[in-house]
Amino acid sequence: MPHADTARVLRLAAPFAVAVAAIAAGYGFSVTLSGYLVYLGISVIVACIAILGLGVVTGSAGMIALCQLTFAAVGAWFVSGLNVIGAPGGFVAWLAVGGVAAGAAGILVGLPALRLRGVNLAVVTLGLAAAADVALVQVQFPGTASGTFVPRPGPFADDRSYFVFSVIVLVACATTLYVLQHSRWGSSWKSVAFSERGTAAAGTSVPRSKLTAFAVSAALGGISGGLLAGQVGLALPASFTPLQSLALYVLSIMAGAYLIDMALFGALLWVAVPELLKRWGVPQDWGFVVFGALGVQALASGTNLGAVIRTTWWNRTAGRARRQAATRTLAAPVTDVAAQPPAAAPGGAPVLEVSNLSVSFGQVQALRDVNLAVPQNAVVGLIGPNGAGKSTLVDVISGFLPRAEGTVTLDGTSMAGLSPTRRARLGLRRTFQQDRVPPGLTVDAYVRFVARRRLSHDELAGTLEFFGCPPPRTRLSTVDVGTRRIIEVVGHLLARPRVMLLDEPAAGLSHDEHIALAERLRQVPHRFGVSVLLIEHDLDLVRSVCDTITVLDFGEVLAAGPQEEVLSDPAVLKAYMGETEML
Ligand SMILES: Nc1ncnc2c1ncn2[C@@H]1O[C@H](COP(=O)(O)OP(=O)(O)OP(=O)(O)O)[C@@H](O)[C@H]1O
Repeated sequence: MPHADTARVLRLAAPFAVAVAAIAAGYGFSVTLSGYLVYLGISVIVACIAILGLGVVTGSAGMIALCQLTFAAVGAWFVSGLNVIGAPGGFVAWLAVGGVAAGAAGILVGLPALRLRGVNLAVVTLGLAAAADVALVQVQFPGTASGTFVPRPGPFADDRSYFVFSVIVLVACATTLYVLQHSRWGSSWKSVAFSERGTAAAGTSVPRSKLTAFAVSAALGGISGGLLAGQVGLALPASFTPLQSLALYVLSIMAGAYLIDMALFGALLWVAVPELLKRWGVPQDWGFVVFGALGVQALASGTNLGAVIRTTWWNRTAGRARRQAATRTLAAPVTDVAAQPPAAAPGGAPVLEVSNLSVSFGQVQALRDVNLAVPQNAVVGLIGPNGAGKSTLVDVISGFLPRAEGTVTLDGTSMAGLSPTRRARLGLRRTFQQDRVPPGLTVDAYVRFVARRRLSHDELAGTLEFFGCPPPRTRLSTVDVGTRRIIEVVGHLLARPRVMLLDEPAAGLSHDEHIALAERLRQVPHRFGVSVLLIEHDLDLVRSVCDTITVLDFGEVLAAGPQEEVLSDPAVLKAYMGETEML
């Protein structure tokens, strides 16, 4: 087997090997630890599953959710209720039902998150936790009044074997989560946390990304609650208070709970801190103060323990990788990799057509009656002084600014009323002036996420090499912003769109990198069969790439046509370069 294939198989097998090792270690602990420590171990696992869920919604998707133990209560409630009514399937089936029910509750709670952010979302979720707490105290869990205990699953009735059962549940949850984190869902969570616009531009639904994060997070919460019901027999509202939800959130932030091992570390703290306080004769409620202090430290430093450990590790290994790949940079000469059959010469019916576009922001008329066409396989330049309306035009074309007059058509089809996500899926892609590339992903995961189609390793690696980008396994957090923006271009090009709108792709690049980028962009229609609208300030770049140019000034088209004609137009020189340059 070739070396690369062996490495890939090992990478794929590693999580499953870790899962088997974890179950073996769990069994080892169950037979060697004291009975008391085994019982505490079950509590650690219950907390770990809840924190893993928090890691999805807060750590990966970047939303504040302060009601994780409410979802745990939903899981515990279903397990208790199904036990009371004697539902078939036994504990394992009830646990699964509890997880699904909590996941559904998570979607309901996630709906406000589609509109709310930050503090507002925190208030809503904490309010929900408080309301659920009051309701639980009133109605109590099923079986409380009659003293109907939840039976543990048959072969796992005593604490030691229930600990092993809990380890198996944790391993199943963690493995599923690992697979999800490395799927499109996982990429969409990290992308939406970093930039909702960047996510929509990649053709991924922002609402769906947020709701899947809430659903998975809440389902894990529900499973942890169901497991707790099996541990204690009779679940009590005191285990699911808003204050505990808040403390669990703080702990997950502090530990970096989107990382599976750090969720386990957070859970160890969750159980060990109150336990140690009890042993030292200090009231256990002081544990919340300890968690609060750790959370303040994490929020103030803007990082978390897991990230610090990982970054230190990656910096060491990335340093090595950088030295190895020192010859591959954006300024490197263009290599002839992954050559495509040449596309037809520019011309024919326009792929993208903009007619009579007008936009105003209050008194400011950002665009007035703008007309523009991008022919098939052409690179059209769009230039103009600061504030001329270039970004506004890109926003309107890509659907991010819906309140505009006029029409935008792609291959003759009107884009009216279509969201940015829909336009991206139809083949109208754009990049941004600002960095919208989520640093939490690898180059490989990001490019595949943006491309939205199956890519062979050769196609992906070859295109990255063509653009002088780092190799696929590089972490984006170790890549500078200028290079990240070129990787963004690569991702969108590999989606094989009809048109690419490139909003100042050369910003942040050196002179040599500008020249190399120009050479690559010239080849884009030929190699990828994609038409390009290039928005740039750098006239040298535009001159060397674009055959035709449109000039905007004060929101109006000042000139449009072949490059030489437009760039020698006195009105353009006056508006764009300043009068002194005409002299
Ligand atoms: N959200 C907004 N609210 C109010 N005015 C806006 C808004 N966005 C843009 N404008 C105004 O619209 C005009 C066009 O701005 P736009 O950002 O499109 O120009 P630009 O050509 O892209 O500039 P730059 O080259 O600096 O990016 C400017 O006068 C700007 O102040």
